[in-house]
Order: sequence, then structure tokens, then C-alpha cells
Amino acid sequence: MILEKINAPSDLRGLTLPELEKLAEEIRSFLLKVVSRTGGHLAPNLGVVELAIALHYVFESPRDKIIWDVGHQCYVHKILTGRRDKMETLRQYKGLSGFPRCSESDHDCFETGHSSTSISAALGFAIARDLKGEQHSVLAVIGDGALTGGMAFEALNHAGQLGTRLIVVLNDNEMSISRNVGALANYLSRLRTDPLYYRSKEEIRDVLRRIPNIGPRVFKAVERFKDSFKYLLVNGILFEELGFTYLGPIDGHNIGLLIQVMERAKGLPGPVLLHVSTVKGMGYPPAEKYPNRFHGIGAFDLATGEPHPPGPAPSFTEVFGATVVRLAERHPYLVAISAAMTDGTGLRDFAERYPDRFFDVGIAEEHAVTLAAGLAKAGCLPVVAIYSTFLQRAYDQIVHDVARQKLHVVFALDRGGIVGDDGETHQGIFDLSYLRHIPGMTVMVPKDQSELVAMLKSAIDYPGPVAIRYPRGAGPLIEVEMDPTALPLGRGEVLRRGRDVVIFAVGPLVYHALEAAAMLADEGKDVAVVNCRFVKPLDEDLILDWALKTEKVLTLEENVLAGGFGSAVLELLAARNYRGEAACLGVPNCFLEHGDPRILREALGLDPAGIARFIRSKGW
Ligand SMILES: Cc1ncc(C[n+]2csc(CCOP(=O)(O)OP(=O)(O)O)c2C)c(N)n1
Ligand SMILES: CC(=O)[C@@H](O)[C@H](O)COP(=O)(O)O
Ligand SMILES: [Mg+2]
Repeated sequence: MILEKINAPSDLRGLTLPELEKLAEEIRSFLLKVVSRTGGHLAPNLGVVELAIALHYVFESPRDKIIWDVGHQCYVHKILTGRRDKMETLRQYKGLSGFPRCSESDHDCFETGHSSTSISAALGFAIARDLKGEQHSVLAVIGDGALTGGMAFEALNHAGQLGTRLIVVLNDNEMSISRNVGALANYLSRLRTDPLYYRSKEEIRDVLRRIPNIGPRVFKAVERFKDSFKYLLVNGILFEELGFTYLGPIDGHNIGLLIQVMERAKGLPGPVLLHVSTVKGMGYPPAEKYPNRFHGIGAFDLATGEPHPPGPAPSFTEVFGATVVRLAERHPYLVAISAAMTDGTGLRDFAERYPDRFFDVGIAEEHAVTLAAGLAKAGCLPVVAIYSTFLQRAYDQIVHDVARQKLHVVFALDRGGIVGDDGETHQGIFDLSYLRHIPGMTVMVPKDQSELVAMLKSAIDYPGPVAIRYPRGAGPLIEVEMDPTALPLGRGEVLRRGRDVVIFAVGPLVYHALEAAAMLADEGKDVAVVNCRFVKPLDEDLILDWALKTEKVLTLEENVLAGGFGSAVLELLAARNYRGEAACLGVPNCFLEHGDPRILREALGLDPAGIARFIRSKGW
């Protein structure tokens, strides 16, 4: 096995081309073995095996800086940079992260997770290098999906103007999570397929120079009529016009060619865009056939490619998807918007049923929100489904474009709370804080899937912007009520009465609160449980009533404590001169690592036993 001898990128440089090719095969088998057990981003990694080998062969990490956009495709990089033996712990609690992490290795020079940041960060590294008079190379490896994000364009714009030495490797597999969308994707597709576009500007110049007599004259004419020349013949005109030298497209599975072109890119003076064409899921037929399904997958059966079967309870995502389809039947101007997460947000059925009312805008959360604002202002009812963590990007658009104009936009924040395996960059633990303080915003958190249906149904009739945040994965219910009655705005419900303590909770933690109350009842403590449902507006009368009855208040939320639901309750109690005791359980003000959500909840004391323990510890 060659792989067993690779403990650092320098070990690659002693290998012949056939050995590098053999190594690629071994890495693919290794990836399949590991990821079929741990789960993870399989297809993106299978697609970059040769690319990662060539990068580490040509460039000298950690001296040269390689920044992986999104970072979900960093497994091969991790394997080549001394972490092969830890790959079995991938995405497990206290194990290797599924994304680049500086604490794991010097070879991870910049942390990623959210898309389209790599070129900005790389440009920062390049400018710093130049200021310090250093010589190393800086590379951003960005996918065609990530290139649809606005930040990537902002960075290209800046880099092209500065003319700084920087290499952007565009890993183009025609896929975001699902098929890539947008005019840029169409342009890349033309670059890949049109033979007229095949050669780089430099190559064409070289060819012309070599033609005796007329060659130099043609070249001069070409120089004079540079623009028309470029439009006819030069590949990657868009990037060339932005100030980049465009190289490609080249076969991203041909290690020899990759090495050759990367050597050339390394020697070029200004910004270079190297366009590499790869196949997502390369080498594993089920992943090549269904790159979408194998983009990010749980543990699966390697022989069949079948994922381990889910439990019987439908996920919040599925219930959301089914509900918007039903609501759309009754509301002809209801439109749904996704930012490159059609499947992840459960909108696939909607997209198929209502293609004219569905918009996948690419990885463009800011645009998605302001697009919704425009639609709302013009009389549509937009439902914007974005993961809690990715909506962080669009905070200003929510404040400035939607809330300030009191527009009726429904935000469906999937993956709210602890998401687990993806860890720090993906936990949805800030949303209650970043939404709660926005004037006019309604913020709801369903305790289960039926309540999600009720909230969606109600959201249609509430005024102004409405956010509903719900977690990843299966909900507590196996049978879901798809036709519940609408909820009065800002009303909670009492689920258990008690004299000694009251727990105010939101989301599925309500069920944990009930279990904790049952445990404490066995010990003679009488604990009330209130499902508050609304983080904003709070059910002030209900909360005050129960706080005064018990004089011992505990709040529960899967959000950072700073500025979240508990803060809202404490603000209310303080404003009304409450004199009893109060405490909050949630996520401390930290970035929460990866791991099984159950383990993370236990570590935070958010499981039923932890909640009961906390109440005991207070002596209540
Ligand atoms: C801001 C943001 N929005 C959405 C995502 C979710 N996401 C992760 S990878 C991905 C697709 C990336 O496609 P591409 O860059 O082409 O990489 P590939 O998986 O095809 O290699 C998306 C939408 C994200 N990580 N960050
Ligand atoms: C890398 C990335 O951002 C996505 O692929 C994300 O990991 C998807 O998460 P879910 O598995 O929760 O859809
Ligand atoms: Mg892609």
C-alpha cells in the first residue's frame, strides 16, 4: 500500500506518476471504507482525489497556503497531511472535524464551512505575503456551486484589480448539492464543451507568434483588436476581463496534466484562474449516479449504496415540505425560495409541483431574502427556506429590506439548534438571538411536527415578517396532524401544572422538560411545564402568571443564552419587578463542536436527566 507510507505531503514528491495514480485508487477505497461507516461528504471528496494529490505534489503546504472553499471536500487533504489514522473518528464527538480546522493541523491554514469565502481569505493571505516580502503561493480551491455566492464575485473583483499573485482553482463538477444553477453555471458549461473555447489566451499567442511572416503581424493585429479577438477565441473571457489569467478547462482526474498546469500557474505573476473539470462521486458508481444523495450522507451500505433506513418519525423538513405544497394549493401567489438547498430544505416536491413559483437562487442567501422582499412588496407571499446557520449571512437583508418595510415574508429556518455532525460552522444556535431583536419580527419554535404545521398555517395570516425555526432530523411524533387549528399570535400553552417550579421551554426541548418534570415528580417535586411557542411576541401574561405562582423559573432553549429566549423571559420578569428566582439553560456563549446531538445535549445538560439535575442543584 502506497497510502500507508504517506504521512506528509513531502512523501508524495518521491512517487512516480503511476504510483500517484495508484495512490489515488487507494485513497478512493479508503474514503469509501471510512465514510460508509462515519457518514460525511462522500461525493465531493471522491471528486477531488487527483486534484488534492496534485496540489500537494506541486505546492509546499504549509508554507504555501491552500484554502478549501466550504471545506466539505477536505478529507483527501486531511489524509495527505498526516491525519489518515484519525479518519475513523471523522465527525464523531472529539474526533476529526469534517471541515478544515487550524487546531488539527498547520496544513489547515483557514477554517471554512460556509460557502464562497475562500477567494477573499486567500486574497488576504496574498496581500499579507506581499507586504511582508514573502514568496509563497496562495490558493483558493472553490467549487462551481460556491462560485455562485456573491462573496466569491466580490473577491474576484478585488483580486483582479490588485493584480496580486493568487491562484483560484475552480473545481467544476456541474453540481452544487443538486445540479448547479444560474447563468454562470451555463457559462462554465459552454467553456467545457465548446472547442472554440479550448485554448488559453497565452497558448493562442504562442501559436500565432510561431507562424513565420504572418504570425507576428496577426498577433499585432490581434493586440490592436484585442477585445474582438478574445471574444472569438479566448477561453474564460469573463475571468480574463476581470484581470485573471485563465487556464483550462483541464481534466481534473488526470494527475500528470494537473501537475503540469499547476507548475505553470505557480510561475505566473498575477491572479490565475485554473478551471478543472471533475466528476462528483468519481469512482463509486452509486455516487456518480446520485451525486446529490451522496453529497452529504449518513452511514450507508458500501455494497449497495443504500443508506441505513430512517426511523418511523417524519423529519421536520419533510413535514415542512408537505405543508408548503398544501398551502400553495390555497394561495396562488405563495412562492418558495431556496438558496441551493432544494432537497435539504424539503422543497423538492414544491419545485416539481410549482416550477413557476419556485426559485433556487444558488448559494445566495442575501439575494434570496431581498428577492423575497421584492416579491412581498409586489403582492406575493414568499416562503424563504434557509438553514438557520446560512441565514446568518442575510441578517442585514432581513433587517433592512424585509422588517423595516414590515413585509410579510415567511422565513423557514431549518437546522435550528444543534445539528451535530457538521459542528461549529453549521450549528443553528444563534438564530433566536439574531432574530428576536428585530422590530416587528414574529419568532416561533414548534415543539413537534404537528405544531410546525400549525405555525406555518398561522404564519400565512400574521402580519409582517415571520420566522419559524425547527431542528434537523426526525421529530418527536410518528403520527403528524396535517390539519391542525391555527395558533393565536403570541400564545403559549400549559402542558403540566405544578406548584414548585415552572419550566418555560421552546422547541422539542419541551418534551425533555416534561420528562424531567416526571422524574422530579417521583421525588416529590411539583414542576409545571409551559410550551411558550413564541420567542416573540412572548405570551407575557402566561409567563408572568406562572412565574408568580411558583417563584422559581427555569427557561430552556437550544440557542446561545446571550440574547435568546431565556434572555427575553428574564427581560420581561425584570421589567415587571419579579422578585423570585430564575435561571436559564441553553448553549453557553461558545462555538459548539461536532458530534452526535444526543451527546452534545447531554454535555450541555439539555437532556431530561440534565434538566432534572439542574433543578435539584438549585435546591428548588
Ligand atoms: C453560505 C452557505 N450556503 C449553503 C451551504 C450549503 N452547501 C454546502 S456545499 C454546497 C454546494 C457546493 O457546491 P460546490 O462548491 O460546487 O462543491 P461540490 O460539492 O460540488 O464539490 C452547498 C450549497 C453552505 N455551506 N454555505
Ligand atoms: C457542507 C454543507 O454545508 C452541507 O452539505 C451541509 O453539510 C448539509 O447539511 P445537512 O446534512 O444537514 O443537509
Ligand atoms: Mg460543484
